[in-house]
Amino acid sequence: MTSAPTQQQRSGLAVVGGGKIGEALVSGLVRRPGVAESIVVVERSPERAAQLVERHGVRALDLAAAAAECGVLLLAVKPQDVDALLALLAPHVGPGHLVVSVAAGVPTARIEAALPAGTAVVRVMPNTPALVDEGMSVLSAGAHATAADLDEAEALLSAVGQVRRVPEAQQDAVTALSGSGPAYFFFLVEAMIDAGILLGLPRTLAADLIVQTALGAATMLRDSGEHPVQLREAVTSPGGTTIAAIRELERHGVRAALIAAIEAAHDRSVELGR
Ligand SMILES: NC(=O)C1=CN([C@@H]2O[C@H](COP(=O)(O)OP(=O)(O)OC[C@H]3O[C@@H](n4cnc5c(N)ncnc54)[C@H](O)[C@@H]3O)[C@@H](O)[C@H]2O)C=CC1
Ligand SMILES: O=C(O)[C@@H]1CCC=N1
Repeated sequence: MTSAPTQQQRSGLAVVGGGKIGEALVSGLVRRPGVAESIVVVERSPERAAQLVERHGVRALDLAAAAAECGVLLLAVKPQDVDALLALLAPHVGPGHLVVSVAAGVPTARIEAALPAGTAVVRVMPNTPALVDEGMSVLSAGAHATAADLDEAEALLSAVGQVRRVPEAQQDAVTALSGSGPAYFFFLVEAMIDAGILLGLPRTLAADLIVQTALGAATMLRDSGEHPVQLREAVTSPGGTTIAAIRELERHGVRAALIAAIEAAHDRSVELGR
């Protein structure tokens, strides 16, 4: 057993699993001045580890060394790899550690059961806009996480965007909304650019028009204080172009499709947790 940092000494962050979301979080966190030196990555693939070291100026360590050095262990491996990782990690975790898991669906109880009794665990659902400091991270405390542990996790994630706290029972819904959410917007943007191509616009122009429109619409949603319905009505002139488009969206069941899609993501999150 590696000697773990004490709670008072807790410092240093190890990101275990440097894939898509691991890198998004690292890339955001290292932008804070003086932080890169205190972040290490633990990555199963040596090529990927080398890439992260090169891109972000962090250090790559093995799991035991990372646990000995770092008080916060952020687990960012696939849900299917969590149990194997916890078996490797358990001998190196002590009361001084805070374990933060971003694995979709995986309940804190399952993580706690695989680690020494009393280990503080916080479940988080982040999203990839953390890459540009516009992330949405949602936290839930495990059975042994204190208010100070939650504050520590919140401080970490607020460096890369907004943070909310929810009871763990809501995490599968959160995963379906904000965890997977960026993909739905990318999908819509991709389809809208294709529509521009169909109408004969050059691809780069179509992309510029749609991306700026998405940014403008998102900023209005955030800053105007108006409901999405009011904002949409303001674009929809009587007898005009927008209502012709909205009729087609409704005729093709886009609203129902989005609701069903998000429900499917929720159900998959529940399934991944079993
Ligand atoms: N991609 C996303 O937008 C989001 C992903 N998540 C969650 O984050 C986790 C990771 O997802 P992605 O980054 O998309 O997957 P990914 O497949 O891109 O990354 C996983 C990484 O973990 C590494 N890995 C696996 N086992 C390891 C071990 N024992 N030690 C060290 N490294 C190990 C793999 O080599 C890989 O680089 C998943 O549990 C997912 O549910 C959560 C929120 C958003
Ligand atoms: O697709 C997934 O399972 C992960 C979790 C949330 C976003 N990506």
